[in-house]
Amino acid sequence: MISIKGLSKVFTFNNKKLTAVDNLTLDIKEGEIFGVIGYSGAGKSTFIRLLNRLEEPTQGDILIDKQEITTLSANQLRLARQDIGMIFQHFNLLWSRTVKDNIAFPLEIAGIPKAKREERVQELIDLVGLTGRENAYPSQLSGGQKQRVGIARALANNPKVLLCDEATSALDPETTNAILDLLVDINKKLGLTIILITHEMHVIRKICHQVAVMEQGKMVEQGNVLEVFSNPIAQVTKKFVAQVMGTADEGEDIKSLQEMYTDGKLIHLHFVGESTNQTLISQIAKKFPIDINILQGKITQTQAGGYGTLFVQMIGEEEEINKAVVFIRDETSAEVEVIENVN
Ligand SMILES: Nc1ncnc2c1ncn2[C@@H]1O[C@H](COP(=O)(O)OP(=O)(O)OP(=O)(O)O)[C@@H](O)[C@H]1O
Repeated sequence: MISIKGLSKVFTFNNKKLTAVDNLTLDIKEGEIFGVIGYSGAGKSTFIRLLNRLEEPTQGDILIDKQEITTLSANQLRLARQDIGMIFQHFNLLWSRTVKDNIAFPLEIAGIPKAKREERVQELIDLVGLTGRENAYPSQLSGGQKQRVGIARALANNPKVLLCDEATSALDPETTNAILDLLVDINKKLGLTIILITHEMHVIRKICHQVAVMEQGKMVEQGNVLEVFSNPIAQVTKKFVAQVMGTADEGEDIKSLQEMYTDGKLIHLHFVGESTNQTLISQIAKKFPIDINILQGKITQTQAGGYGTLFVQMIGEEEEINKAVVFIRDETSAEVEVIENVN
């Protein structure tokens, strides 16, 4: 669907050159939610703005739905942009226009007749959950409602791709979740390909299928979200994963658990994907005459399934505990590690 090759952007100011986007090559599949994460200054905004040429690339190719974006004339680009919707951190609404007139704006530019426009606007208002607010002005709306208007406006011309530039960064956590749910809903209903940039791993965890990590203009790591969560390689990726999993100092956690729980065995369980859906703990409790004490853990959901770790203490006959560990290792998809045998 989208194929980017050797994409670079060099800014020149005060006779100095700054490479904001440095030779990026990546592919994005149709219907995918693709997240790019990085700290401030990594080049995320520049990258996403290159895709619809709000920023002109210095070098490289951008193929969107078989169309080479970098060589389009101004007129061709205007048409191509109807297939590439965009939403922004600060919404970029027209303050003197009502909700419905903001959403109608791109339809007016595309020359859609009034009756058809009104029908489409109502459809979009219903889709984004703003029914009843048609005649409100942006200043009368909450942040979440403003972003809903932004989303409806971006979808007005039935784009194939939606670019989201830090779309939830100005919103509180609850509103962020509601907007992210709406994006997933739209992705599923319309099969829309979504590319988003963010500095929050929570956003990636909650809605993305694929993630790329950006640092100093380069993509330093890329993969499906579960893979990257399970096995972050770059230092910057490890920091982002720790943002949602709190695993930055697991070594310290293990040490203090060992000191606090000295009976039986301390077990570290690691779940990836489907395995979190299994009723693992209750199965073990039923099958083996041991007690299981849940000590610490975090399991979180991604678009591809759950991911997480759990520390438990197993108390009982050593032979039974060993059988339980073998059962988890051989019969389930969870990974199991015995931290310490105190007995
Ligand atoms: N128009 C411009 N002229 C010169 N330098 C720019 C311009 N736009 C961005 N930069 C520089 O390019 C680098 C990348 O900026 P960019 O805004 O793309 O990063 P970002 O990851 O989106 O960060 P933030 O989230 O803070 O916006 C930064 O060093 C920035 O100062």
